[in-house]
Amino acid sequence: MARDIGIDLGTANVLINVSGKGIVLNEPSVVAVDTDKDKVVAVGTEAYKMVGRTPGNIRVIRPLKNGVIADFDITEEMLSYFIEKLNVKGFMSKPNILICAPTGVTSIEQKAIIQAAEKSGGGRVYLDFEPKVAAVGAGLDIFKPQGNMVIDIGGGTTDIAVLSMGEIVTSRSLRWAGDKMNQAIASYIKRSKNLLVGQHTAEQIKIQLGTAFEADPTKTMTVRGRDMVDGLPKQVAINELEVQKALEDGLMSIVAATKEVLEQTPPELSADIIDRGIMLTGGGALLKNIDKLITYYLQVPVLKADDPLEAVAKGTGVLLKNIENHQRH
Ligand SMILES: Nc1ncnc2c1ncn2[C@@H]1O[C@H](COP(=O)(O)OP(=O)(O)OP(=O)(O)O)[C@@H](O)[C@H]1O
Repeated sequence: MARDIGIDLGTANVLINVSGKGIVLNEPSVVAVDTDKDKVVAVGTEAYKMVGRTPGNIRVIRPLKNGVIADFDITEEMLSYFIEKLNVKGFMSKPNILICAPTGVTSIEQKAIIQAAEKSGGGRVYLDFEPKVAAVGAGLDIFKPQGNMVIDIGGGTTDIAVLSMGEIVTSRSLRWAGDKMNQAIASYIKRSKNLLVGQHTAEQIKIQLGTAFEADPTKTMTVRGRDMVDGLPKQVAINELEVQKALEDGLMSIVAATKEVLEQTPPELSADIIDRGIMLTGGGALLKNIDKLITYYLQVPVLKADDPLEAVAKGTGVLLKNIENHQRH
């Protein structure tokens, strides 16, 4: 049986979906480089474990940042490494590959990504963008003449789009998403508690205690970091309301951008969106009460996808079934 491959090349995570097998790879988009030897020493999960813990000659790089490719050569090496892990060359026939890239990728980068996949043993290589693929993965039938709205909150970008008949009708892309949430939490703790915390710690706080709406100040957790005054390790408590405050400005920018997209949407499609609601995908959809926040300000029903982190990878699986109808890039 011919196997096709769908790749979610995200700024935070890379997921690979093989037809007939499902999601076979899910690793952080991180690469560790030995700067003395100019050599990649670890990719994905292995490299992620090194974040904030490396000696001077090892640099841990996120080659995709803010929804764009920050370091193209390293992105190419990472992509090739993951595809080679699948042993595509051992497949019976060359697989079709559908790569889903962040919205900010330039056309030159698109070509280079496609070439990297072809070099790693792919047959026909196609490229598509979030949030269309995320909408499909969340179970929306975007190919009918009806309005569907999706907000995909990833690591680097929040993509907001209204889709109909398989195409994006109106959209906005914001460079405020999961990474910026972590930064907002770290700077709040620095400002209010004189404590420096790393990005991993900030992400843990977001996942365990993060909320977008209706925070409960009695819910707390202990945070460890380095005291800014005496430089010593210290621990402090933080509560849910404080995390909500840290995230407030950024979350309101998502609400405002969503409102703008709705304002630009043709009225027939707006009517569909009121009936069908807005679908949230991407890891940011897991933030507690983010659906309630958007409903509160925009008065539109909001749904969270079942597995928001897997929506794009699942969507590639659906689109690959009809890949021949896809435009070849
Ligand atoms: N429970 C959670 N609550 C809030 N955020 C979460 C949770 N779990 C994961 N995330 C965040 O989701 C983000 C990753 O989401 P996802 O894998 O969809 O992004 P991506 O597709 O790699 O990025 P992009 O769409 O920008 O290319 C990370 O910032 C991560 O911290």
